[in-house]
Amino acid sequence: MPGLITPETPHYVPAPATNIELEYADLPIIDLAQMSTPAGHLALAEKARDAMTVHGFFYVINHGFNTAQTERIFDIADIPFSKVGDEEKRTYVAKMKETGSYQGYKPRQYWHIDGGVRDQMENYNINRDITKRQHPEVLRPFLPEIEKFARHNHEEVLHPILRLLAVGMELPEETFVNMHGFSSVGETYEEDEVKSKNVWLKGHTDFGTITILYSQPVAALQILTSDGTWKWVKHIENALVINAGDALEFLSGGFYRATIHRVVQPPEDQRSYTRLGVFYFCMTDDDVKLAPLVESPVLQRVGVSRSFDGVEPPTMEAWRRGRTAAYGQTDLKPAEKGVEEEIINGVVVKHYN
Ligand SMILES: O=C(O)CCC(=O)C(=O)O
Ligand SMILES: [Fe+2]
Repeated sequence: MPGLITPETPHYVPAPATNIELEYADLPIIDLAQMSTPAGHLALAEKARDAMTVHGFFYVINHGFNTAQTERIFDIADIPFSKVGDEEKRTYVAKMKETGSYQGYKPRQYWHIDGGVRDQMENYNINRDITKRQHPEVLRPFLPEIEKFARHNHEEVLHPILRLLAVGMELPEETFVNMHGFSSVGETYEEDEVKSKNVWLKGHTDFGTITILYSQPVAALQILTSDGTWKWVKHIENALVINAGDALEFLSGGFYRATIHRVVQPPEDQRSYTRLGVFYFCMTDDDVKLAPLVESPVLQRVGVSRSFDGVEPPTMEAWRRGRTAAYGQTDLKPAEKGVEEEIINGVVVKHYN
């Protein structure tokens, strides 16, 4: 009942679905409601394991937020862009390059995409500890809801997924959960993002463990499939799009894939709309060393395929700071055709055009 919701905020109306036929990736759906029985739990763990080893992406449904709650989150997510003036925005700009930390606004054109072209995305990032920074005045009445939202993502979405993925490696169920404390020192954050015009994000991996993306209707996200082709990610109403990042790939010795994805221009009929995104980017606690969990019987059977040969594995803190500060700033070196490289903590990070 919208009348009972305080504080009130205008309703964000998302773009209509596209009518253009696109080639979509065939991603599995993990129904968290099935976790309530032991048999369901085991079946889901197998499904999540296969999804993360084959695609690096899956959907989650029955995540505990109904459509109205999710719509409310998008309404709140729009506030930092539509209700805050340019001058106030400038006082909350994130200092990624200087600090390697990502809190506050990332203005449009902060990142260099390619050949002198800069990005057209505006982001607002909030640490899961909402008290770490001041927020624009109009957002302050919503902070209790934002904090609840962070906790919901952490405990009702991230932790169940991490339990499934630990079981998938035959590790104790709490192995990954224990590395992702809500109150630990670290930088899991919620991001609201608006994109417009046509310069988006080139192929990349996310650098944390798990990314939770609230599905929205403007088609633009594509993943690089194992056959080398780009496929679109289809919007599913009130579903979450989940993907693995570098840190999970490192911890799992390459068993779970940090799949390369990019954001391209939407189909013709959606190009005049802005695209509002809501994300929860998850990382381990800062002090976790991103070395393969070689005690996993699965890893002992299949072998470690991704490790830091000859280089000391970085901590989550070192990895996130290195990648946050470098993103869109450094001069990339052309490697193979269509791929550029940079070195972070002694590890090659590839960017795909
Ligand atoms: O906007 C999207 O759909 C994905 C964005 C993304 O990949 C990112 O922010 O890391
Ligand atoms: Fe991403």
